[in-house]
Amino acid sequence: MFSIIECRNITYYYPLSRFPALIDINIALEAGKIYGILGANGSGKTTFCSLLRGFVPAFYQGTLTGEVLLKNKPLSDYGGLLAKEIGYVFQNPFTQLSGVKDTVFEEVAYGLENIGADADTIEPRVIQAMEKTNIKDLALKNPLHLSGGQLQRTALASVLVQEPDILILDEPTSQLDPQETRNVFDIVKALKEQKKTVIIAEHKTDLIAEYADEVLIFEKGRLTNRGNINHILSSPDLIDRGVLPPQAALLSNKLKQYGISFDSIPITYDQALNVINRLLHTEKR
Ligand SMILES: Nc1ncnc2c1ncn2[C@@H]1O[C@H](COP(=O)(O)OP(=O)(O)OP(=O)(O)O)[C@@H](O)[C@H]1O
Repeated sequence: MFSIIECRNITYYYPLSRFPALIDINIALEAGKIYGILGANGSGKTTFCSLLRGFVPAFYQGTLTGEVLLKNKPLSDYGGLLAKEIGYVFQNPFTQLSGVKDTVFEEVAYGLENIGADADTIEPRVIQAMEKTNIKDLALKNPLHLSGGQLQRTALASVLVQEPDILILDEPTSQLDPQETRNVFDIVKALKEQKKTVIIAEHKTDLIAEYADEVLIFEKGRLTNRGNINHILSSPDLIDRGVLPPQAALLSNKLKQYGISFDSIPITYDQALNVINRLLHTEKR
């Protein structure tokens, strides 16, 4: 196992806060996996994402103990080069706008210019990122005139274009319709095929169940659970911990109460179909 990013003994207080937003976080994330970050509002998902990207404490200030290592080196050693290694899509896509570009095309190209990409490669890379995120028809629009969903897709394109090894996406689909939401998750899946590491904070547990390799559950600043996604997402107590269980698990746990037994509780639509098929076949025999 190759740990690409690791948190050691992290506790963090925002400035003037009496309560820590992150408490005693120890975790090593492996390269090439998709991690789903789940938890109730205010549980620490965004703070954890900001920590991994170095915004905590560099931008937010506050008091941090412990350390974050990226490829075995402290995050602070990377300085401005961190943007090349880790792409970050903010929960509020407006935050992502440079504020200095007049068109969506220029906005997507901006990050590439900043990391000193070869001028000949900029245009094809921007076009490719815009195609993936379905924003090609917005190329000449002013970024300030976009809808929330268009802005969110532009923010994602500006990060994808830089092709970082790690992508952190903080609720990247909060303003997207179902089809665009699915498209974002398909992009995430394709990134995994390219051996990228994706860390995605989301409330849409059904999609996390389908696409993630592992989940991390946050509760009041603590990382209370990580690991096998089927095991964690099928747990009946998930809802008490601020996470809506996947529909398949909700239904199956209910059926269990009526005496229907399962070898394992399904967490995705396909797993549920398989279970129902098996149950029907057993019934017929
Ligand atoms: N800039 C800030 N200054 C002070 N406290 C903050 C700041 N940002 C977040 N917090 C506090 O830190 C805790 C964790 O917040 P965080 O935004 O990480 O939660 P979250 O799990 O991402 O929530 P949500 O699902 O609502 O996005 C909360 O108690 C919140 O009030």
